[in-house]
Amino acid sequence: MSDTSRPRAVTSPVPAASAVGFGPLVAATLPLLRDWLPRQRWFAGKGHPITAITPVATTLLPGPTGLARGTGVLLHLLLRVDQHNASGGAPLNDIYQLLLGAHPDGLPGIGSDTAVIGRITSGPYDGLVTYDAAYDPALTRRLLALLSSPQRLGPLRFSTLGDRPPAPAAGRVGTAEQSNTSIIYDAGGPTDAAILKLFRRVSPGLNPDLELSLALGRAGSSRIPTPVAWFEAELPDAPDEAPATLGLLQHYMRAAEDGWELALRQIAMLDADPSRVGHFAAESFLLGRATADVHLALARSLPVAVLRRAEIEEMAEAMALRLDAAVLAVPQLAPHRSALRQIFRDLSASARDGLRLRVQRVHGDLHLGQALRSTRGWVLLDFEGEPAKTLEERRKPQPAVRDVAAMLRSFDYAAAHAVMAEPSVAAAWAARNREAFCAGYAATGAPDPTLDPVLLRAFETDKAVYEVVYEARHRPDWVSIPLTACARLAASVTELTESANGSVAPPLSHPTTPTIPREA
Ligand SMILES: Nc1ncnc2c1ncn2[C@@H]1O[C@H](COP(=O)(O)OP(=O)(O)O)[C@@H](O)[C@H]1O
Ligand SMILES: O=P(O)(O)O[C@H]1O[C@H](CO)[C@@H](O[C@H]2O[C@H](CO)[C@@H](O)[C@H](O)[C@H]2O)[C@H](O)[C@H]1O
Repeated sequence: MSDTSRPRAVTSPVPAASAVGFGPLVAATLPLLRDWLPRQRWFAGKGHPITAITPVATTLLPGPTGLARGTGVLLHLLLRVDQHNASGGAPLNDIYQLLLGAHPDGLPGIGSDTAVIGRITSGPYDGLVTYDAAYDPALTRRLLALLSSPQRLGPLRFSTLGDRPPAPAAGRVGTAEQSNTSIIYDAGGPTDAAILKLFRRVSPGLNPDLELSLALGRAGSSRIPTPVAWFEAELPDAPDEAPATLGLLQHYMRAAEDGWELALRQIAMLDADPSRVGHFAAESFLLGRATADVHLALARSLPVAVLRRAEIEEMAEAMALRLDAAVLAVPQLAPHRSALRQIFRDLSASARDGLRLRVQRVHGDLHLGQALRSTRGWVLLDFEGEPAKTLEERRKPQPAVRDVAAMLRSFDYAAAHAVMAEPSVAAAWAARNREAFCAGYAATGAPDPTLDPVLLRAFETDKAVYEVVYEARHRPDWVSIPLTACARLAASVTELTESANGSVAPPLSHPTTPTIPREA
């Protein structure tokens, strides 16, 4: 069927793109974005009034751009969003990535209300509906096509790895709760299936998710999904800086399940059968081993250093400052402030007693949802680090124990999130899995994280404090989970400090090694 014989979906006359260009389309969309952006999970500036939205780069992604033919337009936008800082700090001016779709009929066949930005009501594009084109399979197919060979398109630069370009496919947005947006292309065979993570808040410089995936790929690690391609842009405001990473295409592990879902399923069975309390421990042991494998590969591939007394004291002080900022943001934390500060002082005291810390590149935001159990074992995802931190902070070498502590928090989260008839069974489940994870970690020859409980507890506290703020901002119903953890950590202070004053702090008890299943 020729284009002219297609049934026309157009109800209002729309101009030929060549006649007016897409500037007016973008300009007419900007006011609609003021309401729409703060409703997106990935928008980092929630709660701060938007003062301006300015396009910093607009690129038409090639394809059958035919508004009049009902095929839709796909624009790649980088938008600078200026915001008044409602907390009194410096104004915010972040850059966000948006795939802007426009269609006379809205978003046909896509069941996502949040994707619709709004209808334009004046000017040359009057009547068009604009939307987040990540949700439009026909349009995201164009982005995948661009990722199949190295090329440039305006400010966008596409790079590929390996010799097998992704097969053409329509995309769908993943359903996982996430800080960015992932588009899954899995209509073809399992080896072709790919997932494209579109980074939403972008800044100049290599995103650690891309950087570490490439480093681990080069190191031959099987602990990550194979990277396939990526794209980036030189930001016009920062011509001298490294390009901003915009998206990473990886092999999609279709049959894999994430650790959070697996853990919740296990916990759900405990009510009926509390004797299953140790059933997940073998998996946690393997997950500990996978985490250590990643750490060992990163330490071989990227720079490492050793922190001495002054630097460790500085690190402990930074933790205390983050705690103070968190207390201001979430006053329920205030009753625990002084005990939690003691935890960081204990770390400084260890530094004065001669503690030395090896630092290296780490995951930076490890939790059960970032681990996939595939037929070939556990793989880790999302090496982006904590979304609220600057790229520079996230790319700094850190003690590997930071990831261990974060995963220990995740076992606690899973246990606390599950509604259990008998909370002590959930607590026992968390304890068993935390211990098994550490045992698996140490079984690789990597340093046993339980041997320095002062260090581990400081990192766990730092993470729990971060989580209090994260939950208060994003999921207020969940804030009691990290708050309870902070209360527990605070309560442990006297006990551990007294014991440490006696001689050495008590190590966590080691599990009896669980039966280890085959990973692949
Ligand atoms: N390679 C992959 N294979 C299968 N599922 C994946 C893959 N990468 C990501 N996912 C799924 O997408 C979710 C979000 O990915 P993630 O990288 O954590 O995004 P974000 O940084 O936006 O939170 C993951 O929790 C996982 O369920
Ligand atoms: O996955 P992201 O990189 O976006 O990380 C952020 O969101 C996480 C939640 O999705 C959040 O993790 C917290 O909740 C998890 C359960 O949903 C839990 O397993 C983690 O232990 C807990 O920290 C993460 O902190 C945040 O940065």
